Amino acid sequence: MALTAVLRLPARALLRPWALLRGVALGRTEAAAGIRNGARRFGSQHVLVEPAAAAGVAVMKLRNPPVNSLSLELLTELVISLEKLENDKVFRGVILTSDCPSVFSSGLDLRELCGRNPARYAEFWKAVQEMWLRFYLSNLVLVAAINGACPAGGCLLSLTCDYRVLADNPKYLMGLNETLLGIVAPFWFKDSIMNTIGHRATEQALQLGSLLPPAEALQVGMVDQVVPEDQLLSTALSVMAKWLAVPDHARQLTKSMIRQATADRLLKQRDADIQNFVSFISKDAIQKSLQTYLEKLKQKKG
Ligand SMILES: CCCCCCCCCC/C=C\CC(=O)SCCNC(=O)CCNC(=O)[C@H](O)C(C)(C)COP(=O)(O)OP(=O)(O)OC[C@H]1O[C@@H](n2cnc3c(N)ncnc32)[C@H](O)[C@@H]1OP(=O)(O)O
Repeated sequence: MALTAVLRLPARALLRPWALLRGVALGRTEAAAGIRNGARRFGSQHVLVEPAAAAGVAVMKLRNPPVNSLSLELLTELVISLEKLENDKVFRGVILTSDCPSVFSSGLDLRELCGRNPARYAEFWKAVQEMWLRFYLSNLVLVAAINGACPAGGCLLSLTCDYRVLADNPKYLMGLNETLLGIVAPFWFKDSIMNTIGHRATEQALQLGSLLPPAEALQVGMVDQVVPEDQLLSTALSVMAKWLAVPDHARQLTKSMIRQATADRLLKQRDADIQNFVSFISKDAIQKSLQTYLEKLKQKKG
């Protein structure tokens, strides 16, 4: 960033050196535009973060076109962005949403699950674990504004949030559909959904790999609210206001009391979980099954 541009920055940006780094990552024009509007706006290649109209609230947008598949890069950038917000005492809540039309996130990037070597699989799985742990245990209030399809890993990401609002569109299917790909959702995916929708509903949803339309997702408790698409953000902001009316320390300790035991199950066996993943995903039968699924997805258009 040129010295003249630095000098034009407001004092509060200079007090936060990472705000300058964000500007570099965004490119000068976009960063400068954010500051000119009086709003600090930052991001990385795949995650855009901007302050919401409400004080203390940031909107975090996934932008890994075309379908926000969770690649190693996106997972890493999500964790870094959340950490930055947690370290910036200005922010108390985050609205998580998508910058890609019609898709919140298509789940784990299937290209990360196919044809890679064991070391890369291990690195990728560590990043999936890290994303889940950091978002699940975040001190901030996380509200998911789900503005598109939300299968598998995308659903998992939304389940880390404290509250989920889904836009009412029959194409916006949501759920953990791993079994339909011939793979098995690990225990912490299962714990996340079971803590949200309960034991019996999980038995069905997880074994059947159900992808639910909005009304059914609401009925089973996978989301807390379904609203018309044009009211998604305003609803998320209203929900956020209610959650932020509670003193942070009391809410944070309560959240941790409810969630820590679930996170600890993974924390106690992270390495074993990585080894399980690597040996499972490396099996010929699993690779074949994933390749076939990916090919079908690609042929869908033709
Ligand atoms: C014993 C226990 C041991 C434990 C072992 C653990 C095992 C592993 C557990 C793994 C856990 C989670 C797995 C996942 O998250 S896998 C991902 C599952 N995701 C899906 O099934 C969704 C697939 N995608 C779709 O259904 C659709 O794309 C969509 C999201 C509904 C969007 O539809 P669309 O019509 O708008 O777009 P479409 O034309 O389908 O796609 C555009 C291009 O994007 C490609 N693509 C789609 N999804 C993915 C993806 N997840 N990863 C990579 N690429 C994806 C698609 O192929 C198109 O590509 P192209 O343009 O044709 O080249």
